[in-house]
Amino acid sequence: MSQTMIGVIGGSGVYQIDGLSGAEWISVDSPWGAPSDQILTGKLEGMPMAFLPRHGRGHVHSPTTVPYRANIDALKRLGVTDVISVSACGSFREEMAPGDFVVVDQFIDRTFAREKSFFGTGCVGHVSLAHPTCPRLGDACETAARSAGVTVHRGGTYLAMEGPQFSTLAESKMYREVWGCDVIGMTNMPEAKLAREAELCYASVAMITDYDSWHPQHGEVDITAIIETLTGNADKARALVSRLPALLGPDRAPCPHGCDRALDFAILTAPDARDAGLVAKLDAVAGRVLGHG
Ligand SMILES: CSC[C@H]1O[C@H](OP(=O)(O)O)[C@H](O)[C@@H]1O
Ligand SMILES: Nc1ncnc2[nH]cnc12
Repeated sequence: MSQTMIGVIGGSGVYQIDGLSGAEWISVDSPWGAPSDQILTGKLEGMPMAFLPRHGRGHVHSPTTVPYRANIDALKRLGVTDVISVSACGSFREEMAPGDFVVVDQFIDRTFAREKSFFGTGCVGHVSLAHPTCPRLGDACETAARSAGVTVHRGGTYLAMEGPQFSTLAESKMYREVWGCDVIGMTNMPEAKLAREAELCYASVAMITDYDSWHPQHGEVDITAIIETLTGNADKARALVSRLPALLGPDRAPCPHGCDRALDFAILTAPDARDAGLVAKLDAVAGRVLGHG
């Protein structure tokens, strides 16, 4: 049995969380570069928690330049066991309205200009991503959102686009009508892939800000309207997070879905063929299976 430590990655509009006892912004060194910002650490309802603003305070990083590997590595290095990602998203469904939350469970990755894996030449690893989010953590997010009075939808496919421009009308219609996606954003990939490689349970809460461009009554995406909705969403996100410690509990049994054992059979490179430099960089992410002390 390990101790639960929640890591929250805050998206657009969510640059801090309140109510942590012993709150302190700390710098975490990662062999994968500098994380997006310092990480806010402290305790919430007695449970250790780490909060990282994905774009940095002041919204410095674009979706393309967010240092996804450093962020996940830094959270793992701090002892985080469960990652909750909260993200501003457009909606492809009439019933998923601005202000609602969606506990996403699938992704289609259309990003193309990002580093997507901790593994590579000299240490090749392949994890399963059929179920990229953790249902146990999704349950907690759904329950927390409901008890915070938020309209929440369980399950949905998130289209991850490169950005930073929003989609064309043709793309928006294709994602909705042909690909059957439910929400769209620019950041959950490769974040979810990297969390799986790092054996972290990962849940994604999409905070709906707009109807992208497909909706005949809502016209095209408007950043001013998005920002207005974001402000209300951020308060709801903080209300959700504050309920998670009681729902997850301090003692953490192994994940029933195997997120925390994703690397058991993933690494193919023979021990004597491994690149020592890469293996050293993997100390936090894959130390459990690579034999780091
Ligand atoms: C604020 S509009 C576009 C911006 O918002 C989303 O960010 P995040 O996923 O970090 O909440 C979206 O992915 C874009 O980066
Ligand atoms: N319509 C949209 N497309 C991509 N990312 C978004 N984030 C918020 N709304 C979005």
